[in-house]
Amino acid sequence: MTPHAGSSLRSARSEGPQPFWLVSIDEATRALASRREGLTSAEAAERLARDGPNIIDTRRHQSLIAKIARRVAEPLVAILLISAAISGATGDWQSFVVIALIVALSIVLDVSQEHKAESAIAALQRSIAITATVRRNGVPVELPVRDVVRGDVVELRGGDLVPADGIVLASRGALANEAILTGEPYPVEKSPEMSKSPSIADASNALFAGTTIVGGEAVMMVDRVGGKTSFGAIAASVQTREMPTSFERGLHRLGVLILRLTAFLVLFVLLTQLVRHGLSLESFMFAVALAVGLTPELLPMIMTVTLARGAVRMSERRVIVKRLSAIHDLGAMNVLCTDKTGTLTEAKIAHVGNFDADGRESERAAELVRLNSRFASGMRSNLDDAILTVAPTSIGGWNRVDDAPFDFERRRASVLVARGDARQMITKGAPEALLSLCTDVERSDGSIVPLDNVMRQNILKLFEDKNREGLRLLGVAQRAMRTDCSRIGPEDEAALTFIGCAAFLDPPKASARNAVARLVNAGISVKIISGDAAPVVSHLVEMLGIPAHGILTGSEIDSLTDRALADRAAATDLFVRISPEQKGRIVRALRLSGNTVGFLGDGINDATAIHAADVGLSVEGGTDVAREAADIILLAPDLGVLADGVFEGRRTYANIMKYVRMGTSSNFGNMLSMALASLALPFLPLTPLQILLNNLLYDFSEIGIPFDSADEAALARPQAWNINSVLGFTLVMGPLSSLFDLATFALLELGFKADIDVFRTAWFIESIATQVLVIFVIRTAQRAWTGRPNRILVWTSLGALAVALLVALTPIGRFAGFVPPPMPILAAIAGITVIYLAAAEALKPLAMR
Ligand SMILES: Nc1ncnc2c1ncn2[C@@H]1O[C@H](COP(=O)(O)OP(=O)(O)OP(=O)(O)O)[C@@H](O)[C@H]1O
Ligand SMILES: [Mg+2]
Repeated sequence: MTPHAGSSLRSARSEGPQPFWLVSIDEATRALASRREGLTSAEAAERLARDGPNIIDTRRHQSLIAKIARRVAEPLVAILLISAAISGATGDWQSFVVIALIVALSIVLDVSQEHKAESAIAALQRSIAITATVRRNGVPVELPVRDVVRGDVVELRGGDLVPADGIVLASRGALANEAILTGEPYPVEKSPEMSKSPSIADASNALFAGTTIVGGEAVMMVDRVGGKTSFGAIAASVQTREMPTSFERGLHRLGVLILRLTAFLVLFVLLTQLVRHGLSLESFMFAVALAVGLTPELLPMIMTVTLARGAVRMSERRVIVKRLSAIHDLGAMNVLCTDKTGTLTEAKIAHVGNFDADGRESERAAELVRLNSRFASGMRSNLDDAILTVAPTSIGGWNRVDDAPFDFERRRASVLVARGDARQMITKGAPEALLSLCTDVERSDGSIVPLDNVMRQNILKLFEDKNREGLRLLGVAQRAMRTDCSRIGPEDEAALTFIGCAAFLDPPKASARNAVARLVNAGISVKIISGDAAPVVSHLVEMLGIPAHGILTGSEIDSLTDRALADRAAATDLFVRISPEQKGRIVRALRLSGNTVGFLGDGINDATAIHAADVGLSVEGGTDVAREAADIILLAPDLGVLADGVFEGRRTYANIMKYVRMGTSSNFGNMLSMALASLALPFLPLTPLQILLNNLLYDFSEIGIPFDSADEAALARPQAWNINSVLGFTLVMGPLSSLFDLATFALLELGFKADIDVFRTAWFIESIATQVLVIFVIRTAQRAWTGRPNRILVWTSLGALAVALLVALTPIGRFAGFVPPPMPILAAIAGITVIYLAAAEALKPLAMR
């Protein structure tokens, strides 16, 4: 369950549980039998056992037995078993037992594979579970969110996800985004002051599970967990389904298509039987067995297994998939947007100096920057961390009075500080924008002069020169405030006196150049979307030797319509001074022009874009918000890791296409043949039991597909789902396999005049041999003999064939009515199979076009 699925929940929103926030902190603490220092481990363990884990489980977890039961109860299987039992009761019990056994084997094969896949996925997801900082035994510890219990005291800061519902014990400018519950897109401030309103929207002293802290810090005491939270109540009342991706929709459509065809053909078979022989239990069972064998009910399992296998392989390359179908999207991605810090740079930011308006080294600028960082509540960025590690903060007798926290639209933060009677506001932020708020300048000699146009130009030039050296800058300015001033807001950021800048270095990441080249070679265009200034980004790109064309700034983007932006964005590789909303807009614009877009980012400011992308990507060390919004998490912030993941994604997709091709061509061909045969023959071409056996062996032969390698060509370009190519393939290969089936019929009936049992045995062998062996033809678009199939695939395929031959040609097969055909027939079948494979190989280029 992901909180952002909540946008679809809003409409179904009920008033939710009783408001728990209409109490004082003392009352709540008493009621929850807790304290400010939090619970002890023993208390927490007891509560965890009592209330259960803090999870909102909307997906029903099915036990193994339930899964098996569900499959046995599937209408087709049930009908088949019942009719077999009836026929058993009137004749031989043997065939009922064998049918039941084969059905059981198929189900075990299906369920065990799916179960294994699901546990592998669950293990992966646990490895990237989001944690919360909880006070236990008086000290803050990191715990998985599921272990949070009532009465726990949780510490939260900007970027964190609120793990449960609770009341605010303390706040330093905490801002929460509660859009998921209230629909209100702007963050709301949280404080411990008791609220009087029972409405969630006005509960300023409460924090809610699934919402995010976008700035500031808060301490909360948990009052509700899991399904009892407001979010849980909503989630439980609505079936939450994420929007299916184009890939899932495509597969679903294909499934429906096959299902319709099957239904049509099975009815056709039934009808012809009815007309020709009157309806017998056996021909009814034949039709049902045919339906069981041909329905794509295995498709979902196969997808899960193949995708899970891909996910496990990707995890070995340090890419963790949260949403399985994102594997396909990753393989189909042709545009990657990334932020700068951490992916293209080392994110080892160093505060390397400070200068004033004249470009001279300035201790005064350093001091003000430090004061601002020290006292600013709200989000602390890595720039702040760099500032505060250089020198232990000497606060010089200044005290914090108030502040206007940082946000990504303003790109600055202000603090109001006091010393004695003096009050001043210190503002630091993106320098060009800051300068435009300034009316005066403090020179090196301490004099303050009005900021005229010439000086403004000179200072802007100074910024640009420093930026070009690769320095990131934060400007700092100051304003004297009235003695009685006790609150400030963004509106006070005007008529400032410019003091200077702090300069930072964030070394470029050496591996980035190579990684970008690999992505570009793989057909992915890489775009950099940064909140930073143009020269910094250009300089970095030059340093790394990344080819990049075009540059757009946030303010330019604001004046473009969505359509115009889509056009411009396609030709632009660098986006600078971009706000979080604009990041999302760029991603949507790129998608609008038909691209499959990935976005990689780690900050609060990236979450919107991560969510808007086809493939949301974040990194292990990113903020909760970014990781929660992402579909895929990189365990290392490195584009090289991503490139590895892309290739695995494409390989997985290529293997899924092998199933789809196998299923649609040979299965489809088979159906057609069966239908035609039952029209032409005076007897059933296969017994129901033989059909099921055929189906089981065929399923088994496919187990090896997820392990197979993919063509170089399939890895080299983005691979997107395309139903037309699937249909085209089916229309060529399906009739081809039918043609050979019919040739077999004709040969057996007219040429050899085989009796019923020999006919069936021979056809069983032909059917299995052609169906199974054709994988070696269609697994690659190249000539079949150029690449080497994976060993496991060879084993499962040849193994299935060997078992089929064993059953058909030895006395073992008597239970299923097999009678070994004479040598000439076997030779003829071998010949037909070889010619079929050769024909498939010859027609493959046409079918795969
Ligand atoms: N703590 C801060 N105080 C004041 N201003 C800040 C602070 N942190 C960032 N800024 C300003 O906001 C701008 C945007 O922030 P930031 O660089 O984190 O955005 P971003 O889009 O994540 O960039 P990147 O591509 O480098 O990851 C910065 O360039 C800087 O000017
Ligand atoms: Mg960033």
